[in-house]
Amino acid sequence: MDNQIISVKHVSKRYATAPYSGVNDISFDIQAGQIVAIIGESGSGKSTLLKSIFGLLKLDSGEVLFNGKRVLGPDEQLIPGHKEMKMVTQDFSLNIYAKVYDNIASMLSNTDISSKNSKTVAMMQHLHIEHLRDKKIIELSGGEQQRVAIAKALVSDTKMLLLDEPFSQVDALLKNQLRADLKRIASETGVTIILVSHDPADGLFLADQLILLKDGKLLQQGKPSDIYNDPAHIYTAQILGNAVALTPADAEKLGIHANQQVVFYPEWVELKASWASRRFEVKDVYYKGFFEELLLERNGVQIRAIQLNREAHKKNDHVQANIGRFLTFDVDAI
Ligand SMILES: Nc1ncnc2c1ncn2[C@@H]1O[C@H](COP(=O)(O)OP(=O)(O)OP(=O)(O)O)[C@@H](O)[C@H]1O
Repeated sequence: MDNQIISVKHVSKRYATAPYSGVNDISFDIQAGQIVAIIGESGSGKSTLLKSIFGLLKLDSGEVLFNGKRVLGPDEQLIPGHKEMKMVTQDFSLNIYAKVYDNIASMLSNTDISSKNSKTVAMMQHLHIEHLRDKKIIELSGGEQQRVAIAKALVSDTKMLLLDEPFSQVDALLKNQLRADLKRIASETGVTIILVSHDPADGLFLADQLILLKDGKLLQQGKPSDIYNDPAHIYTAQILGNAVALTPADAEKLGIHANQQVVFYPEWVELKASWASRRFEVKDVYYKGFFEELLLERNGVQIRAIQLNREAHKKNDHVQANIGRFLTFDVDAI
């Protein structure tokens, strides 16, 4: 494609200490200006992949191209990492005794002081940290430090930002704000962002492209809505949407005749009063804020459903549930 900024080609990296660790034969492309989220459980290889893209690891095989040129490994250059990319790791790499303003401004040259000042101030405004300008890093919360680290990475007209667990230090409210800020900054500045997260919601909310890793392998990639609605694996549906998976025998007990595994998201289950033949007992109710998740059981088979109208059905009630839509997978599919 024309606007391709990164091309990951058959990248494999195994760690000597653990023969099955690292990443295995990963390939994908990233278009300039995209936000890409690398999602997966702990140990699935997310950080390894991010470090490989940045040039911090000596690859076993494969290569990463940045604007068509191979990214050099740590053994091929004096300072590991790529000059045109910025990586924000979980330790932020800030000067903790210096002020917020000085940390960010330190990335810019002194040849034009007034431009240095205006760029630093603009970036602090982008990240909502102007009010912290004269505070030392050591005086900031983890979430505030995270914003400073992102501002510092972006201020020198960075084209490519790599973020390792950017929301790990922030509470739910700030997390939503920071996600929205990153989305806005990407669209305003055209910066390409690759972020690594163990929380699929980050990818679903933010990303133009999701890369889902499992055990070091790329399981599925694509637009979040495409992957969510048409998961290629049961695991994908489970990790993205907490899907219910039933064996053919269990599905049969609920009146679904399929010789395959039956998979559905809790929100695909319709709760209504009219289907007399679909009686389930409410075994438990999980409070989720603006909605509830119901654990339902019928003929010894448990499923989950979403209840927006809170407390409409309570524990031990009997409800009519219809699995309005479901996907089927081969019996041995993962
Ligand atoms: N330097 C290393 N030496 C040996 N094994 C490593 C090293 N770094 C990572 N690993 C192993 O490689 C696998 C992938 O690790 P990686 O850090 O890439 O996963 P991750 O998905 O980022 O995990 P987390 O979400 O917990 O950070 C894990 O099994 C890990 O233990």
